[in-house]
Amino acid sequence: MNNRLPSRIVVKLGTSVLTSGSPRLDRAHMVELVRQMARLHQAGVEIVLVTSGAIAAGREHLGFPQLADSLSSKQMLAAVGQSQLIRAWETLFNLYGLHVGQILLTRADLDDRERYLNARDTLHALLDHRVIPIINENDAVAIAEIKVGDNDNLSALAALLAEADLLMLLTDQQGLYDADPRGNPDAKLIPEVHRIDESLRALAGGSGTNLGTGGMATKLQAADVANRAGIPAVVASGHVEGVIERLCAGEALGTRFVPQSSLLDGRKRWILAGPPPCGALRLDEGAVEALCRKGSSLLAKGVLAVEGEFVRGATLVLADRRGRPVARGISRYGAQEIERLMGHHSKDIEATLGYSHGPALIHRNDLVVL
Ligand SMILES: Nc1ncnc2c1ncn2[C@@H]1O[C@H](COP(=O)(O)OP(=O)(O)O)[C@@H](O)[C@H]1O
Ligand SMILES: N[C@@H](CCC(=O)OP(=O)(O)O)C(=O)O
Repeated sequence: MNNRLPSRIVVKLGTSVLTSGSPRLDRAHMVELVRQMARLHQAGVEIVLVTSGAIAAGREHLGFPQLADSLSSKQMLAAVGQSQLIRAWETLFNLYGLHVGQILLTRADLDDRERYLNARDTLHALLDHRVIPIINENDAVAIAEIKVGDNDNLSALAALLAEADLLMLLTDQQGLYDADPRGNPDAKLIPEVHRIDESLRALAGGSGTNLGTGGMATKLQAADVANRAGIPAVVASGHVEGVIERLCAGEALGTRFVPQSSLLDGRKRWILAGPPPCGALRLDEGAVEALCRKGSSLLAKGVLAVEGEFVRGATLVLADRRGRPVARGISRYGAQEIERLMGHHSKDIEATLGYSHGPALIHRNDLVVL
């Protein structure tokens, strides 16, 4: 156990924790979670709460109506439930003399760098004023195309926005098991993960209930995003006594995901958190080596193939010859331009296109190695 408390944490509470498996918000348990967060806050830990449960709270508040399984029903429930949910949190945090501020986000708020910076400023202003930011997806207006889609991924993005030093994903299981414990009573808990790869992803299934979204699969994605930005993550049970405080104290509970890289700077964090990739480039061994080992920019010489239609400024996945992603970056050239430049030396750009946006297709400041 280490005794140094983290300075800023993101706590994500799944519907499974907030309802304790029932169809209603478990307010008694919410008080207990708030008590822990208030004590940590008192000890100097800044807290960002990512809360699920709006849809469940909406169902409860309207007396469990029979509704079509449609987007508009869910949006209606989220609109009703979100105000119930924030009211419940506000009442509970107020008991400890703490104020809360609500931030409802969608993917679109993070894709655009300007909007991303605005959201980041609001979050930091709340923290500076010792207010607890409470984040959820803006389900009442968001449609699939502009949604993050699940609060696990949303909480990882919140951890990047907040520059947190720990992400806690609290759920109804003790952590990540080597099989879904719902159908596999012999499944074993994995206490620590140093690398999130395909074999690990294969262990993580979807949600075991119709209230949760994404199950363990989206928790792994979230841990992966946080770790790539250099932020440790942990998946643990939200029902273990004192779990938030114990995790902050470094106790070995649940599954810890240990980052391999150090904290990324702001622009690189946005590249990870922000726009989904619009295309991909396949690179030869020399280019992969230059990007991953030497921290170089990507030059046209090392590009083997262009995938997708994209314009200058698009986020791209950079993959090796076999298609394995090695980096992500923002392109200074569009797909059609790269088609013409690939394989050529940088000094030929001007002669080939008649203009140049610089010698690198992707500058190293716009590149995150995965
Ligand atoms: N390998 C695994 N280890 C642990 N839980 C798993 C695994 N695969 C799938 N799950 C399921 O993920 C569920 C938790 O995710 P979810 O239902 O989305 O909860 P939450 O509301 O907390 O986000 C668990 O109840 C479990 O059934
Ligand atoms: N935004 C939704 C929750 C989405 C979600 O990811 O739920 P969960 O898997 O329970 O964390 C809501 O408030 O109901």
